[in-house]
Amino acid sequence: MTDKRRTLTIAPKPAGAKPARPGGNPAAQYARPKPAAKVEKKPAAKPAPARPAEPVRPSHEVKPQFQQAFRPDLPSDSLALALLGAASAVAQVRAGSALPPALSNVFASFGATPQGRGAIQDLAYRTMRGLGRAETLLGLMTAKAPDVPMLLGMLHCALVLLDPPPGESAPYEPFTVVDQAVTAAARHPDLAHAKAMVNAVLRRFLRERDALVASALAQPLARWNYPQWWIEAMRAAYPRDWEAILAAGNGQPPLTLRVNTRKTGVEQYLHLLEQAGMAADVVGPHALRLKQAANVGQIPGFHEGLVSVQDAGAQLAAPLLGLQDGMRVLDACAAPGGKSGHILEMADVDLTAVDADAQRLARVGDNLGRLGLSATLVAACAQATDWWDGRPFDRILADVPCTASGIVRRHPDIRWLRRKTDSRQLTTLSGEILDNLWQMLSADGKLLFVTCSLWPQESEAQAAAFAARHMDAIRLDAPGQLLPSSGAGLDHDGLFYALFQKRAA
Ligand SMILES: C[S@@+](CC[C@H](N)C(=O)[O-])C[C@H]1O[C@@H](n2cnc3c(N)ncnc32)[C@H](O)[C@@H]1O
Repeated sequence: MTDKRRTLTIAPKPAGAKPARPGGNPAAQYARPKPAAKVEKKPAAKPAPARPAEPVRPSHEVKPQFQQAFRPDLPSDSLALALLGAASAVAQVRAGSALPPALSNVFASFGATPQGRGAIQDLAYRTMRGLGRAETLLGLMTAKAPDVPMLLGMLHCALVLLDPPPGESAPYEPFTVVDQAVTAAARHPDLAHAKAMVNAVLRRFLRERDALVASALAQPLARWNYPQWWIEAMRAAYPRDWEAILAAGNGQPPLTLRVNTRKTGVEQYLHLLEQAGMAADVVGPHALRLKQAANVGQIPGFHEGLVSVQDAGAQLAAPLLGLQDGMRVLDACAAPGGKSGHILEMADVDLTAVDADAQRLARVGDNLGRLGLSATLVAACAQATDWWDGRPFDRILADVPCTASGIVRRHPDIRWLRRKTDSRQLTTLSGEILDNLWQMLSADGKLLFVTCSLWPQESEAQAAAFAARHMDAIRLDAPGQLLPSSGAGLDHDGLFYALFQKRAA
C-alpha cells in the first residue's frame, strides 16, 4: 500500500528567466528581477572561492504546511467532522500540546456546536486511551507510518472506533466509520490524496481483525496503551501491582463530588440527587461518586456551591492538615483551588493561596467565589521568598507540580506527552519548594506534602530525602502512596501523602 505524498507546485519562472542550473542558488530563481540600471564599474575583484555545489531541493522534499485547523463543509453533527476534529486534536498532542488546549483550538477553529464538541471530545479521549493499540495495528498494515499528522490522527481515531476495548461495545457500525472516515478524508486538503488509503486500511482491518489484533496484542504498547518506558518503569516500581495500575489508568474516571458541609450534609445532598433522578455511591466522608456522568450544569446546587467536583483521594488532604479556626494556612501550589476550597469549608482559617501560574490562580478565585469563600491569592513561585511577609504559617499544603502519573485515567494524554526525564526535573523543583516552605512553618506546625504521581522518586523517595535533610521534621502518620483503585465504596486516583511536623525549638 502506498501513501502518495503531495508535491508542492513551484511558482512559475518569470518569462525569459534562464533555467536554474544545478549548483545555482535555489532561492535565486524566485528572486524578483532587478530593474535595468546603469552599472558602475568596480575594479576587478578577486574571484570568490568556488562554493561547493548545493543541490536544488526537489519539490517533494519541501515540507508541506499542514492545515489541521481547516474546517470542511460537513454537517456539524456528522461523524466525519468529529473524526477530523479528533484527528486534529490527536495530531496536536503528538506535537506536544496537552489535550484540553488542543480541543479548545479545534472547537474554536471548527466553530463546533455543543453536540459536535461532545463528539470530538469523546473520540479524542477514546483515542488517547487506545493510541498504543491503534498505532500498533496501523504498523502491522502499513510499511511506514504516514507522515501527514492529520492522516495519522484520522487513522488512529477510526481504528479506535472500529476496535473498542474489551468489554465495551463499538459506538458506531463499522461501515459507518469507514464511510465517514473516507468522506472526511475526501474533504480535507491534508487527506484528500490518501482517501483510497484510508478506505483500504480500514477495510483491511475489518477483514483481518482477529489475526491483526492477536498479533498486535503480543506487543506491550498495544496490550497496555502506554509508551514502553512507562510500562517498564511501572513494572520496576510496582512488581506486584503494575498490571492493575496500568489497567486502572485506562478506565473511565468517575465523577466524584465533595459535599460542602458549610452548606449541606452528605445525607441531605444524597436526597437532593435522588430527587433529581441521579444515583450516587458514598466513597469517602464527604465524597459521592455519581453512577452516571453529568455536566456540572446538571448537578443540583453546583452553581450555589453545595458541591465541588473532586476525586475522593484528593479529598484526604484538608482533613490530614488538622485544621482549627484562626490558623494561618498556606496552600503553596493551589490552582485550580480544589484543596483550597476544602480547607476553607473545614475551618475558619486565614488562607494564602499561592500558584506560579497567574491564569490558573484566577480559577482559585472563581472556585472559592462559587463556594462563598475567600483567600489571599498570590501569583508567585513556591521556591522563592519574595512574596512572604515573614510571618510563619501553622499549616502548609505543598501539592507540588509532578508528572501526574497517578491521574492518567482523567488525563489519558499525559502518558504520550511525558518523557522519562521529566520526573528528574520535577523532583528537583519539588525538593526546592519543600525546603523553602519548611522555613515558613511555625514550630509545632504541620506541612503536608502531596503529589498525584506514582513514581517513587517524586513521592516516597522525595519525602525520605526531605526528612533526612531536616532533622527538625517529625514524620507523622499519612496514607503514603495510594495506588489508583475503584470498587464498592472506594474510588480514587493515584496520590501520595506525607505529613511532617516541625519539632518545637
Ligand atoms: C497539582 S497542581 C495543584 C492542584 C491544587 N492543589 C488543587 O487541589 O486544585 C500543581 C500546581 O502547581 C503550580 N506550580 C507549578 N510550579 C510551581 C511553582 N514553582 N510554585 C508554585 N506553584 C507552582 C501549577 O501551576 C499547578 O497549578
